Formats: sequence, C-alpha cells, structure tokens
Amino acid sequence: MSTTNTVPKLLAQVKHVVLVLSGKGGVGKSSVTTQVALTLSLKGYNVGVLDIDLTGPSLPRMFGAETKQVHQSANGWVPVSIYHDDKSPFGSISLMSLGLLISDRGSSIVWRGPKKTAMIRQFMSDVAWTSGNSSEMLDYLIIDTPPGTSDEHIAIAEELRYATALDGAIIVTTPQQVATADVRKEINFCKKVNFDILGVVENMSGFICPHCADCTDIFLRGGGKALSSSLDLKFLGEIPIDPTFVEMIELQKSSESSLLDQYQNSKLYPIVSQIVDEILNKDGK
Ligand SMILES: Nc1ncnc2c1ncn2[C@@H]1O[C@H](COP(=O)(O)OP(=O)(O)OP(=O)(O)O)[C@@H](O)[C@H]1O
Ligand code: SF4
Repeated sequence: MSTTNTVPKLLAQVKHVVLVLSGKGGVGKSSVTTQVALTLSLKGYNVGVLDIDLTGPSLPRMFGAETKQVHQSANGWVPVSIYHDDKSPFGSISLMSLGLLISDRGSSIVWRGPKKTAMIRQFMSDVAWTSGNSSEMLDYLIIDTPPGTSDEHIAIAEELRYATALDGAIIVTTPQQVATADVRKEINFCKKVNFDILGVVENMSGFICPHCADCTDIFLRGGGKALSSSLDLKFLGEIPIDPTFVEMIELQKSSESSLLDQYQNSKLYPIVSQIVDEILNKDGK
C-alpha cells in the first residue's frame, strides 16, 4: 500500500475517478460501469475503465475485448483501446483488467489478500492512463469493483486515500436488494474510508419489452429512491432490464456497427445519459 501521503504518479494523469460498488453480486454493477463509460464517451469525454474484480473480471467480455492484450511501454502498462477516433466527436475508451493479462482466461483466479493488494497497487501505479494513443489526460477513470467489501476494496481505498481526483462512488442495487443489509454495509464502508457517495442507481428496475417497448414493473420499483432519501443520499436514477442490451453485448463482435454506435441508438442510452448528467453535475455546477 502507499505508505506516503502521495497519489500514485500515473493517476495524476486522470481528472476524475469514480468507483462503482454494489452490496451483492449479479445486480448489474459491471453493466452499469460499461454503460457509464459508453455514455461518457458519447458525451465527448476520454474514459478509462479499470476492472478490479480480480476473481471474476467481466469487463473484457462486456467490451468484446477478451482476446485483446495489454502492452508494456516505457511509461507502464498500456490499457486496451476499446474506442479511439481523433475525427469523431466521441471520447476514447480504454480498458485495464486482470482478464487482459492472464493467459488462461477461462480459469478463475484464487488469490490471497496480499497478492490482490499487490495487484491493485500495480494497477494504480503502473497503468499509463492517457487517452487513446495521445498523451492527453484522461477525463474519467471508472473503477468497477467486486461485490461486497473485500480485500480489493480495502486496497483501492488505501491507494486512493490522497487522490484529489476521486469524485466518489456510485452504489448499484436492484429493487430486490434495496432493503438488504448488504447495501447498508456498502454505504457504511464508503463512510469509513471517506469515499463520497455520488448516489444510488436502481438497476433492473422494470423490464423493457422487446416487442412493444413498454416498461413493465416485474419487481416493486422505487426502493432505491426511498433508500436514498432515508439515508440522505442522491438518487441517480432507475435502469430497466433491456434484453436488447444483453444481445448487444453478446453479438457485438459479429455486428457491423461498433458497440458505441449501437448503444447510442439503444433505449437505455437516454436513461443512463440522465444518470451521467447527475454525476457530471455532482457539485451542482
Ligand atoms: N439493465 C439491464 N438490462 C439487461 N441486462 C442486464 C441489465 N443489467 C445487468 N444485466 C445482465 O445481467 C447479468 C449480470 O450483470 P453484471 O455482470 O453487470 O452484474 P455484476 O453485479 O457486475 O455481477 P458480478 O457480481 O459478477 O460482478 C449480465 O448478463 C448483464 O448483461
Ligand atoms: S409487454 Fe405486453 S406486448 Fe410486450 S411482450 Fe409482454 S405481453 Fe406482449
């Protein structure tokens, strides 16, 4: 862990850092991370995505990058470029994940705490986070974490302790998880390690029918909003289940248009766009 009160050098290349957390697994934390990154890019921001879920890294699959490689340069690890086009109005997206470093990508990783801590320290100090191929600073670094509060969370909290670029954390929950102790535990963790909470996102909130485009409430909606107001947190918004999003992710490699283009035309983009605007306006600016 950083023993001095300094920020890892390469993190100084990042203007804003946002963490994505959830109390339980499977609530869509990685999907939210992916959508926030795509949305920021569509709004013109250069984005880096760091996957610190070391036991189950799912972001390479989300971005269709499972076969891509991280390269070593004189400045450090060069993250995988997901999107970069100087001529487009969209920002670049680059990705760093343990899933892009290990050779046996199908196997799960069983590491003890100290090894995980060392890996996260390396992610924080050795990744050359610049936008695309240029030396421009990254606007946003979105960090996807494992569910719950684990060694990875403690390690990242230690690494980010003095990072002034840290905007805070987004808590992802679902209508079924909202009332559980796990969500409160996650919120308490943030308070303990001084992570500002940017707000709560309720994912899988209703279902967008692929046939009629109607949104049906399968589970009771509105719990995220109620939880936020009872804990005096900002409610960022509700994201419904959209089966076309899963299709978009699964079929992106065989599709003629890029994930970014497909997402821009999806029903989820305007919804997540509003959530991202709330994050961008975190200080009401
Ligand atoms: N709003 C949504 N609409 C459609 N599918 C979704 C939505 N949110 C999540 N999913 C799907 O649900 C599954 C679980 O989501 P995801 O992997 O993002 O969850 P997670 O919380 O990151 O899980 P883990 O605990 O493994 O980290 C994925 O297949 C994802 O595509
Ligand atoms: S929501 Fe209604 S229209 Fe759409 S598939 Fe279901 S039943 Fe059919």
